[in-house]
Amino acid sequence: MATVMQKIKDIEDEMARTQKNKATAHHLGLLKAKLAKLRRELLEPSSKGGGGAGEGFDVTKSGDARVGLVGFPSVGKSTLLNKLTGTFSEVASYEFTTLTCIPGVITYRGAKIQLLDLPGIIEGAKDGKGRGRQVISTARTCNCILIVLDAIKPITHKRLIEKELEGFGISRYNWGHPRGGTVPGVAFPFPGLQGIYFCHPALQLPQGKLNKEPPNLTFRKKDKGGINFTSTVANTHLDLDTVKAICSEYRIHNADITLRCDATADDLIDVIEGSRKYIPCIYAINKIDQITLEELEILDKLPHYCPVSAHLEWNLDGLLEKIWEYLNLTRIYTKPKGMNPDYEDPVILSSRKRTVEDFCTRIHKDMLKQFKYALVWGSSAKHKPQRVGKEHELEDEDVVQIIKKV
Ligand SMILES: Nc1nc2c(ncn2[C@@H]2O[C@H](COP(=O)(O)OP(=O)(O)OP(=O)(O)O)[C@@H](O)[C@H]2O)c(=O)[nH]1
Ligand SMILES: [K+]
Ligand SMILES: [Mg+2]
Repeated sequence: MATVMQKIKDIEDEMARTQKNKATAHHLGLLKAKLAKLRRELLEPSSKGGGGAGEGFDVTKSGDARVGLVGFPSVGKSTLLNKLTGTFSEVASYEFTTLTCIPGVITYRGAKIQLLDLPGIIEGAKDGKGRGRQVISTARTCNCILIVLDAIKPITHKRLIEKELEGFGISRYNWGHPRGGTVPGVAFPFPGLQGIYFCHPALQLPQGKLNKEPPNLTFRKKDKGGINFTSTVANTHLDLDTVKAICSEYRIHNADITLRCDATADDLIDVIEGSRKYIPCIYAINKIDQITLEELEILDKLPHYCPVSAHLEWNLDGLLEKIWEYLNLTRIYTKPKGMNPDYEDPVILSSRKRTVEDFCTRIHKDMLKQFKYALVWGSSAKHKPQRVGKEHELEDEDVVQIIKKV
C-alpha cells in the first residue's frame, strides 16, 4: 500500500502534469482537496495509521554537527534552510508546507554543518499532536537548536515552543554557555508580553559530567509543604534561595532536598533533570523586515537572540557566526612531518571530546596504537611546540603533529 507521503507526491505530480484551464478546473480542485485531506491525515495520525512512526524523518546524520530548525508553522524555517544551504525545501504562505525532515549542508570555517528543516510544531506537540513527536525527537539528535520565531507574532510563542521541547526532555543550556551571558529577570519588553524571562544564573551548563560520580543528594517531589532544604555536610555552593530559584525554573514548588555532599547547582539540576538532554539553542527572530527599528533595537539586546530576515537575506552572516559560537567546535590543523599545516581541512572536534586521543581516533582507528607523542602549537601549548601525551586537551585552531613509534 502506498504511504501517505507517496500518495501526496503522486497527487502533486498529477497536478503539475495537468494543464490549468476551464476544462480541468474541477479536476484540479478535486486533487487539491485530496491533497489537503492527506496532509491533514499526515499531521493528525488517525487510527488507520496515517503518517507512520518516522516516515520522512530518517535522515542520516552527516558532517561535524547537526542543527535543527524548530518553530511554529510559517515562521520561515524552510526559507532559512534554502538561503543558508542552497538546498530546496518548499516555501509557501500556508501552514504545514513542510511535512518531513529536509537536510541541507553549510560549510563554515572548514566544518560541515548539517541543517535540518522540520515541519512546524503546534501547541501540544509533545503529546503527539501533528508530527510534533517526530519533530521533537529529531530535535533531540541535534547539537544546536534554532528556534525560529516570527517577529510579527507575539513572542509568547517562545515560551510555548520551549514548553513543548521541555516536555520531551530537551532543555536549553544556553544560560550556561561558556561565552553566553545571562540577563536575570529580563522581561521581554513587547507590549502585553510580560512574564517572559531568562533562566536564573544559578543554572549552569553541567561541565565534565562524563567522569563524575552521581552526586550524593536526594530530591523528592511532594504535593505540598514548599521547598525543604537540609544538608548533612557543610556546603559551600548551595543555599535555600538558590535551591528555590532552581526549583522554580522547573516549576517545582514542593520538594525535600537533602545533601550528603558539597553539591553544586549543577549537581542538583542533574538530579532534577534526570534523562534530560542539554542542547544549546538560539532564537532566530525572522521577518525583521516587518518590524520597526525601535523594536529591532530591543531584540538586539536580548541574549541568545539573532534577528534575521531570511527572505531579504539580512544578517544571515550574523546567524552563522552565532551558530558557530554555540556549537563550540574545536578546529585542529594537522601538520604532517616536515610540511606546513593543512589550514584548509581542519579536523573538527566537539568541545567535550577534544583530547589528542580524540584527535587520533578521528584520523584513523589504528592511529593510537602507533602513537608515541604529539607536538602541539597554539593556545593549548605552553611552548612552541609543546610535546604532549594523548590525554592533552586541545584548543580551537591548534596545530598538531603526531609522532609515531618506529
Ligand atoms: N516578510 C518576510 N516573509 C518571509 C520571510 N521568511 C519567510 N517569509 C514568508 O513566510 C512564509 C512562510 O515561509 P516558509 O519558509 O514556508 O515557513 P516555514 O516555517 O517553513 O513553514 P511550514 O513548513 O509551513 O511550517 C512564506 O510566504 C515566506 O515567503 C522574511 O524574512 N520576511
Ligand atoms: K509555510
Ligand atoms: Mg517549511
